[in-house]
Amino acid sequence: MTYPATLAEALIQSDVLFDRDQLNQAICRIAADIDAALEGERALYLTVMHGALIFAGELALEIKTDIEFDYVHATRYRGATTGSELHWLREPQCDMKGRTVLLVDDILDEGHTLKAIRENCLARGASRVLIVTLCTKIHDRRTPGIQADFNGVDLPDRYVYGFGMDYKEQGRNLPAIYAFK
Ligand SMILES: O=P(O)(O)OC[C@H]1O[C@H](OP(=O)(O)OP(=O)(O)O)[C@H](O)[C@@H]1O
Ligand code: HPA
Repeated sequence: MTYPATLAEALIQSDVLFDRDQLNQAICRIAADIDAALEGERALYLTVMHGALIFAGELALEIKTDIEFDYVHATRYRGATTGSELHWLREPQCDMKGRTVLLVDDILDEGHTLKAIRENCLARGASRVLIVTLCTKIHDRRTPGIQADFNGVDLPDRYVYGFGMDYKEQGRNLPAIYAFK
């Protein structure tokens, strides 16, 4: 398909898949599940910038267990609608040896991003890496061996944006998930 240049045109060609209330309900459910899984352990909460910014902030406010914050910046879409190789812009700074890492991202799509970051965390000595995503796209292009431990909502195989996710670096602060029709 031909994607338009502007967010205004994109919105005309899109519909809302999940609104803010639906996403907040999913976030509260994930937070309760994470609290149960941590059993009081203080985990490292590793946010993948930029897409996870909004989800990670909302989720952190719902998690009752104390967590330590760090972030990575790795990108392979760079404002495009298809991914290429992963570019690391910021590596984690915290010592993660022997610790549980909550690896928090907005979307699990083909899975290359989270697979690479999980491997990086394990190479740094993390004892376990729990993958936490707001949404997972359902298709058969997923790289083998990667799935979310905690996921908010499943998505059809359409380009999505909003709630942190970008359309050509636009629309990240829309309070819902939109998809092209
Ligand atoms: O499962 P994958 O196919 O690897 O795609 C998922 C990744 O793509 C997006 O990041 P992007 O590279 O667009 O960077 P951004 O977070 O700055 O938008 C998203 O935030 C995930 O990190
Ligand atoms: O559908 C998507 N939208 C926004 N960012 C993404 N990163 C991977 N897939 C997507």
